[in-house]
Amino acid sequence: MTTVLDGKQTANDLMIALKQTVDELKTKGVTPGLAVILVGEDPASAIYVRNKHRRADGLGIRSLQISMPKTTTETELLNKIEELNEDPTIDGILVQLPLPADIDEQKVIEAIDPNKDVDGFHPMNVGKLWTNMPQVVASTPYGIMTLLDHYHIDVTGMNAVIVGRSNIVGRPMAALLLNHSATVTIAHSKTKDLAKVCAQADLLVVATGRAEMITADMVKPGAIVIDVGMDRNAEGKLVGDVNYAQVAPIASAITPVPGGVGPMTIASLMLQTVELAKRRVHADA
Ligand SMILES: Nc1nc(=O)c2c([nH]1)NC[C@@H]1CN(c3ccc(C(=O)N[C@@H](CCC(=O)O)C(=O)O)cc3)C=[N+]21
Repeated sequence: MTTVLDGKQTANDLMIALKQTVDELKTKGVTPGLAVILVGEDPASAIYVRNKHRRADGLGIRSLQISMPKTTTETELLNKIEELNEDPTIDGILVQLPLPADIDEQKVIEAIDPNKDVDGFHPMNVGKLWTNMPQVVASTPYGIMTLLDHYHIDVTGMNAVIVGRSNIVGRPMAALLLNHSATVTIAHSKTKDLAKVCAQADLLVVATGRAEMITADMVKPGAIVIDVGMDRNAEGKLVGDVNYAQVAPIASAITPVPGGVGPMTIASLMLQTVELAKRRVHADA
């Protein structure tokens, strides 16, 4: 029998507990504050940002949505970040990616105070993760680890294969799995004989953005399969990077799309915003 790793339900469970933490913080005079900056009007980004605000509202986290026009200059964006860096009521700052092409993403990421970098994209937080002293960790990989933990899946000694080497998913996922004592391979678009590499995996994490590219022949029977994809197939339906119909029957556990990794990403963002806000209590004590 295949276990469906239900990210939606798991996220809901985690948020019930987190609501209590937020309530307690409030009695100590701290309301966690999250600022989400959206530049331009990418429709997919707008949906994600709306989901984040809905979650924050449900928890009693103060969420500031800052929508800037697509004509925003790099300097204007950097000034906004500086303002939020200095705002003591803001614990977490997230700049929704991708940014318009004429804005230097790396420069923007590095402008965020690393102590407010709730995405964990700042080089300081990346370095801390890779030295196994994590502070804030990219939400998607963090959410995946939390989901595995929720289902009592211990990755120690597992052969983990990640397909995709992005800064926001593949690389931080590799670091987290390594920190948890998995044997880690990062495969990508230039990997030779990808099917063979994937078929070695006890744990397969796929983040390529290529609809349904992982087929049954690429998966070892009994493997755990994590699908980070949010793609549209030929019929315009939301699908993952994994061909679910083919792969689910042979996997021991698999995440659905939607309802798998996506809700866990948002839950992680909320968890880490609250963690950052806790430091304000200690600072004031
Ligand atoms: N600075 C930054 N931080 C991010 O964390 C970030 C980002 N930029 N850019 C884009 C990606 C993507 N992302 C998702 C979040 C939630 C869902 C999500 O909630 N998905 C739901 C449903 C979505 C739907 O129905 O369309 C699900 O999978 O069940 C998906 C994707 C965060 N990202």
